[in-house]
Amino acid sequence: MTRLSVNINKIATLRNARGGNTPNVCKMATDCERFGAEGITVHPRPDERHIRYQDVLDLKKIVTTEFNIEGYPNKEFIDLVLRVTPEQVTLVPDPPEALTSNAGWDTVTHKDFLIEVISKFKTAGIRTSIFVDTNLKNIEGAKATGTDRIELYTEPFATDYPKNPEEAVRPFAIAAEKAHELGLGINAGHDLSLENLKFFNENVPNLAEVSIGHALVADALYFGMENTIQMYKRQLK
Ligand SMILES: CC(=O)[C@@H](O)[C@H](O)COP(=O)(O)O
Ligand SMILES: NCC(=O)COP(=O)(O)O
Repeated sequence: MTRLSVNINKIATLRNARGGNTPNVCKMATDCERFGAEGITVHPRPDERHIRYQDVLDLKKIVTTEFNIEGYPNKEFIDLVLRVTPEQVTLVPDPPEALTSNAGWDTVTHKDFLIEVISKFKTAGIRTSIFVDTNLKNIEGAKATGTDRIELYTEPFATDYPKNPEEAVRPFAIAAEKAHELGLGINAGHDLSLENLKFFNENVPNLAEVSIGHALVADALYFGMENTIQMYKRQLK
């Protein structure tokens, strides 16, 4: 069964809007786990617009499921991840000013950089994943970096799904087959939702984990966090 990691960035966005500690990011992480989340994902950005570096240190003390830290591997990020030693780090090629993640790595051009960074994390015993699109050159390139897993960047799937679900998912199924054949684990995320998740999961082979934040937190406004997590998990059965 595909595991659900809940991305709590948007909980921190809400907290930061008032400068206090409501909602409490650590309490929410613990509650998400209690409600069935199999992992907690955060994506600290250089401007700390949502998750702050201190949140990551605090979360390390209380997360009991898989802790997944995503981000661009600049020096501050690398130092933070090596200090925290989460179960998984996901490398994303976002420039600092990016509104949100909007591309996967060009694993051919950035091969040497990725090899160097990934080896640091693996030496520290941290599982590595890199954010990639479905271009098979980037999947093969990912293998050459030594990463344990890839995370498929699913925004193009989410955009195209309402027009033609089969067409939207095809490149992801092919990319996942290739990754599996190469011995890479497969995660996926970005803009997955209650609308598109079941179809994605049923059509993409060997999916280990999805990380979902924006749509899940928005759904929780209507259904409550406990119900929402259970609803997402049902899509993954
Ligand atoms: C890598 C990925 O797709 C997500 O982590 C996404 O970057 C969420 O980040 P924001 O919450 O800042 O949009
Ligand atoms: N890795 C993707 C993620 O953590 C959440 O992305 P989104 O659901 O907020 O688009």
